[in-house]
Amino acid sequence: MQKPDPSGPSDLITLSSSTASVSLYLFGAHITSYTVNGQERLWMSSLAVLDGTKPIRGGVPIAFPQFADEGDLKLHGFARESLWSVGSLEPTKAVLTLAPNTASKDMWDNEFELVYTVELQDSGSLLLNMRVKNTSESSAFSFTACFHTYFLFQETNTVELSGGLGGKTYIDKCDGRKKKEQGDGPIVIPAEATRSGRDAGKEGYVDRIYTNSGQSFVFARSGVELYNVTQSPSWPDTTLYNPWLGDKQGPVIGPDFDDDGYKKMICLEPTISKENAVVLNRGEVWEGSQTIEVGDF
Ligand SMILES: O=P(O)(O)OC[C@H]1O[C@H](O)[C@H](O)[C@@H](O)[C@@H]1O
Repeated sequence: MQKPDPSGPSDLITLSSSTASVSLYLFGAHITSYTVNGQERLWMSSLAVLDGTKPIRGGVPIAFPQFADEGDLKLHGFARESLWSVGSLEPTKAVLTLAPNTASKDMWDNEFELVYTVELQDSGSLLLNMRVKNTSESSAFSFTACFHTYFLFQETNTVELSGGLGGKTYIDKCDGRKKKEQGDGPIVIPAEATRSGRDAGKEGYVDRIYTNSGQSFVFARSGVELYNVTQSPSWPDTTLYNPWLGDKQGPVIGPDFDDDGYKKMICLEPTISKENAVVLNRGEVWEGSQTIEVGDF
């Protein structure tokens, strides 16, 4: 492990196989890079703060025990701002763990154990898996969560997303959480952007929770596959997010988002929204994964 930023509080783990590599901070168990054949595949803001004073912008943030603002806790909960521990480390696989700490207890007083496994598979694809256990002697808890994966593209404009969101109902967070129906055709981000609600008067913004979504998704350009993404059925929902020009530098998104970042990223997030919050009784376990297989860039 190396310390990339001397002022930072956390170490960086690097995994590598013959074709792929991953960089992962203990701060937030946050993946900041995934390359295949030397090509980066995750978007990172050049303005991301890596010193542990705020969540890292880009890569794969983990939201737990609250997805977004869907509860009383801080946006996306505490997991992305906690220092995780190394459970085990192999050249192509890291297992990180998180148990209650002072900050988490202040926010959410429950007994839990998180185990996050990041693994480069033989094919070069990336497997992310989180396991949540209720370690309490007596009480149940409920949680919401997501892997907030920022996929990198040459140009968001030309990308078509098809698969598990087609024909599904979504909550449009840019339009007063109205429930809307997605058509069956591929989704092109700028064409879908909502020009009302929180970004009224600005260029488009996409922030949608597809409840009870499918599990397989393909990002393509002119019929050529760029990413093949799957999520386990234990994630009931999927979030689609691109702030476009909508207040990306305002109070909602913050100053750590590159000016042109929206042109290069789309978040496709396996999600447990509050509509489908998971309840774990004493000793029970929930487990969810996302797998990313890359094609052309
Ligand atoms: O700016 P962040 O705290 O990283 O959150 C970024 C975004 O995460 C999710 O995609 C939510 O649906 C959005 O409403 C939120 O704005």
